[in-house]
Amino acid sequence: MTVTVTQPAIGGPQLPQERRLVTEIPGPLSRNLAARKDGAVSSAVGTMLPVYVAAAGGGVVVDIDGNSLIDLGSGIAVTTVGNSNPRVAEAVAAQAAAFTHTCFMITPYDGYIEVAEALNRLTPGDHDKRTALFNSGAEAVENAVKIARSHTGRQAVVAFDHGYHGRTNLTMALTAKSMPYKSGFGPFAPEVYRAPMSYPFRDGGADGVTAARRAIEVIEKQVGAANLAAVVIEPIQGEGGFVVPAPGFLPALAAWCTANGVVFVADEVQTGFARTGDLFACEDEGVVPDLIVTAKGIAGGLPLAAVTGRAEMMNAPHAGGLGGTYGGNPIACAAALAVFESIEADGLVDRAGQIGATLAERLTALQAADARIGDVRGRGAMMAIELVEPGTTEPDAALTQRVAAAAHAQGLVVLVCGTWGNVLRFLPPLSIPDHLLTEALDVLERIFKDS
Ligand SMILES: Cc1ncc(COP(=O)(O)O)c(CNCCCC(=O)O)c1O
Repeated sequence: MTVTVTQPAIGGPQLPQERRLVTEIPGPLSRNLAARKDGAVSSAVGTMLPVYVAAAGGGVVVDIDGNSLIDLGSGIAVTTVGNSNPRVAEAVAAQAAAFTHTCFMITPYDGYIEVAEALNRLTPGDHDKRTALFNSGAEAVENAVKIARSHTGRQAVVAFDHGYHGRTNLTMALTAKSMPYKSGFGPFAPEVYRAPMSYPFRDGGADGVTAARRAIEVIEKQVGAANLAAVVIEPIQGEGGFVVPAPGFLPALAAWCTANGVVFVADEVQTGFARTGDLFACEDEGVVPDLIVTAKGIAGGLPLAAVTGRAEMMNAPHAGGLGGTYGGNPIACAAALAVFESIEADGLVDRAGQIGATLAERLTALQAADARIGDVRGRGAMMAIELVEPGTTEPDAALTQRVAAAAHAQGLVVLVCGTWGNVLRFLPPLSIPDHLLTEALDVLERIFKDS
């Protein structure tokens, strides 16, 4: 069946910034492509909302049926500076016209070095740093663990309840939730242990230092500091449910790591690059990680990831011990440099704070009117609501799915997460205009009223 797909429009902020529904969602052309997907793509690769995209930019995603949806997902916190951001699009086109790949390990190029210098400058801490570039968050987390093991000579790694770090073998071991990420894919990498997370909505509201003491107790008794290479933690947990640890938790954990020669690895794949209202989420409490893992928002949609950290740690592996064919691809590096420029020039850290204030105000008002919203949490343009049986902490995943489905049908691209699948998360691009954010929240309000 030949499907006539409308020519891709030109994306970016000049797209009409409107919610426009001209067919049901998904429309007929998308449904045809979904049928083709079934005959061509592994069924294991899911699609949350099978609308096939023609263009995107500002705060919208336009599908091939001509519908314009409000983007509250940013492709899972990736197009933070806006889809087809003009600076990024121009840099990518220019680099692609020069050379697309030579492999930095073979014949290097300045873009990789410029990105590394920028990350060394921009990430928390004024110590001497080095950077290594990779292609995905999981690959970067894997390499952060390699670096920590090389530096310490130890093997054990600790991750946290509700943590998410990727879909490779080691990162599956670090990830907490079994389905869909781990089930049936074992055995997993050894020497990975799990500690309790500070989850104020579910742990009785323990203060951060108390929660850290509880985690450290588990680590000391079940692993032993002398055996521990690294602690890997998301400053705000993403896939696990936008869990914001109680103030004091991260600083106490980081201090314990320093006191015990354990490498503190901040996984900022989802929180990095202005997403939370700071350039990096660690800054909120002045935490300076030994290693910081970044990806997603780093390159405006181009696949790029990085480990940045203390020079003595990053230089610990033997020469040739880190690498890979595509790591630091020149086009992705050009995109990243354009992203860093956009964040600075377009004041996107402050913009994330403004978006966060709007989300917090509206979601808190929604919670006051609906007891099924158990918690409102997050920071900046990384906010979420956790849905529960009224007056309890009993997760309500079914309600979450109903609300998400209704939102999709009404032209909102909104994502679900959480260990129990009961967290609705908001990750709009920082390029979203205020009127679209407001309209999206108005639609959500009506959905809760009708659900
Ligand atoms: C904190 C944190 N660390 C690591 C990763 C992994 O990053 P990759 O680029 O997806 O490998 C993520 C990716 N999160 C979205 C995964 C979506 C899915 O696969 O279903 C993350 O959020």
